[in-house]
Amino acid sequence: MSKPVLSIKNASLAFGDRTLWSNLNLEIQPHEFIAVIGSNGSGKTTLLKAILGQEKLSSGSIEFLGKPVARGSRRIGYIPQHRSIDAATPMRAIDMLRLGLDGHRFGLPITSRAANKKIEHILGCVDAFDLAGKRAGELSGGELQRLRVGQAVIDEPDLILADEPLSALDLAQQKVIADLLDRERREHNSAVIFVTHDVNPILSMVDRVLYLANGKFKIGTPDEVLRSEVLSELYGTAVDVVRNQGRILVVGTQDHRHHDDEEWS
Ligand SMILES: Nc1ncnc2c1ncn2[C@@H]1O[C@H](COP(=O)(O)OP(=O)(O)OP(=O)(O)O)[C@@H](O)[C@H]1O
Repeated sequence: MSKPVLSIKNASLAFGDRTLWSNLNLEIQPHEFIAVIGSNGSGKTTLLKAILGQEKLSSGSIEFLGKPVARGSRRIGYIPQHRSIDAATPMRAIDMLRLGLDGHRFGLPITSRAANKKIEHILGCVDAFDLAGKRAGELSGGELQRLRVGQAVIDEPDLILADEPLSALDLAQQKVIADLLDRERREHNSAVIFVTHDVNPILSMVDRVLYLANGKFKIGTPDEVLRSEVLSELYGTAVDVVRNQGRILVVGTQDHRHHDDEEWS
């Protein structure tokens, strides 16, 4: 087995007397695709922030590429939870991608031919040639999200953290974003940690699920974790996991968003 990209050991995080998760142990290998699922407020975003070195653990440790995590690692690509952009911002789509290359540096932006080549390549990957000169505030939610993914992956990170990157997107755009991240990890061997409320759009890509609820968690393959008995135990109440035509529906919690056009026949 290769060296883990991320190594979380006995990690606990509490705010005041509220423990989000405790004794979390998780080693993530290059190329692994991990889905993080769980109730609102169960600590999914906080876990990503701890990995980014922005939130301090109450106990335990997190190592990225064998070193304790620290803020500002350029080897981690981060797609934060969806936020709208100020319509008046002068930043153009192409500037967003450039930021992914030199956002960690002070001083002059990179203008080398190599950087321009990378930007050109990523514009193609995220199907954004036509958007390059547009102001970020003019972009649709799906267009903006494609560029955010481009910004996060342009420097070929070893780890991609994606915080609900599919929220507010229609099914076609969800597939575009999920496929982009999957291609990125295949081409560059990046590991992916993908926070989501609905595992279905990424089910074919997911190697393991980390399911958080009620201060507890379960880790395993989707088949091991997404089961009625496992989730009922985690939630402490009856939860049904129903499978239909390769899709998974969790019934009995308020955690899973489904769209009307996803109704099962
Ligand atoms: N810095 C902080 N200080 C105190 N409480 C915090 C802090 N950051 C987050 N929390 C609380 O920790 C809990 C977990 O927040 P987090 O954003 O990680 O949840 P989440 O699982 O990502 O939720 P959602 O699915 O709603 O996005 C929430 O109750 C939140 O209010």
